[in-house]
Amino acid sequence: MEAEAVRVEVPLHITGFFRPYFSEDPLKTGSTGAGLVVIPGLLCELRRSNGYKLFYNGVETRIPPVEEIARSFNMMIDIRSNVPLGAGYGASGASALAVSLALKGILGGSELDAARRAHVAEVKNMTGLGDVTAIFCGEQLAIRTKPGAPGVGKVVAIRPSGNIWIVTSDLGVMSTRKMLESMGGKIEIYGKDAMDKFMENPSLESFFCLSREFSERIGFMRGELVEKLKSIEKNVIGLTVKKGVLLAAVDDGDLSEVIPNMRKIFGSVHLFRLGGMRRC
Ligand SMILES: Nc1ncnc2c1ncn2[C@@H]1O[C@H](COP(=O)(O)OP(=O)(O)O)[C@@H](O)[C@H]1O
Ligand SMILES: CC(C)(COP(=O)(O)O)[C@@H](O)C(=O)O
Repeated sequence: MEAEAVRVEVPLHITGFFRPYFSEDPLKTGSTGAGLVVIPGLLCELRRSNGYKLFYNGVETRIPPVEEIARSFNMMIDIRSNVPLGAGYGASGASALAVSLALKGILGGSELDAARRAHVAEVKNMTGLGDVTAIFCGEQLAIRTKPGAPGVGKVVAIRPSGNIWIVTSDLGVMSTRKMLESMGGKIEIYGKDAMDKFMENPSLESFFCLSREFSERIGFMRGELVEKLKSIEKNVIGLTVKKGVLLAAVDDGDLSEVIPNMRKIFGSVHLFRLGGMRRC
């Protein structure tokens, strides 16, 4: 590795609905479903050090899939992002992908090999199923039509028209493992239903409509939260909740109404554009 720092930036991915697929082969394990690939994502900087150390937004942190890839190297890894870990932005998958790509010079192989390494680390640690493939192979509204690692799974992308912003608020944190263990049965049934309906008429509008139905059915969105969302609903193209992320698609003309409203009700607001890497 060069003496200089290596920097890699990757988008984030927020799933709207998904259906898990498990196999003994981690490359075949993954999910189908649809999600938004958004920028700015996270920025990872790697530099030589006298041991393995990882900082997430300046705080020394453990991210198991990143450790899996990088712990045997004497590296200082500095990851910066506007979003928290564990909320549902696919930050673990994005971190693993960024670190794996940044280590490509040492580990060898192609970008696709690096992306597969990140997918396998995610699956082994149960921190994600489809995030790495959606980020690396997809863009914008990314539809995972076949589960699996980059190059094994398939991703189709839609580029919605219009001047659209993705606006999010952080509602809390839930680990992916806990979500899959406690809600796995419902996710399986309602994820399949959402995907089947979505493929009949895929669009940004139907993505939000079906994601919201999925979210209500599996229990991300309920009671008091549904009440709080009423004052935002009229100014958005669609909204849903994934784990601890409230996400809404907002037309440019409605942004000045929605941002202060979401900030007032939920405290935090992040602004994104649809983007992506589209590498396979
Ligand atoms: N403060 C933190 N909050 C949540 N997760 C954290 C934190 N610090 C480290 N982590 C690790 O980050 C990873 C988050 O992965 P995951 O639960 O899949 O969430 P996401 O990919 O949505 O950010 C987990 O491996 C978790 O152990
Ligand atoms: C939903 C999830 C299984 C986890 O996503 P996150 O909570 O962001 O780690 C994702 O990887 C997917 O397959 O869609």
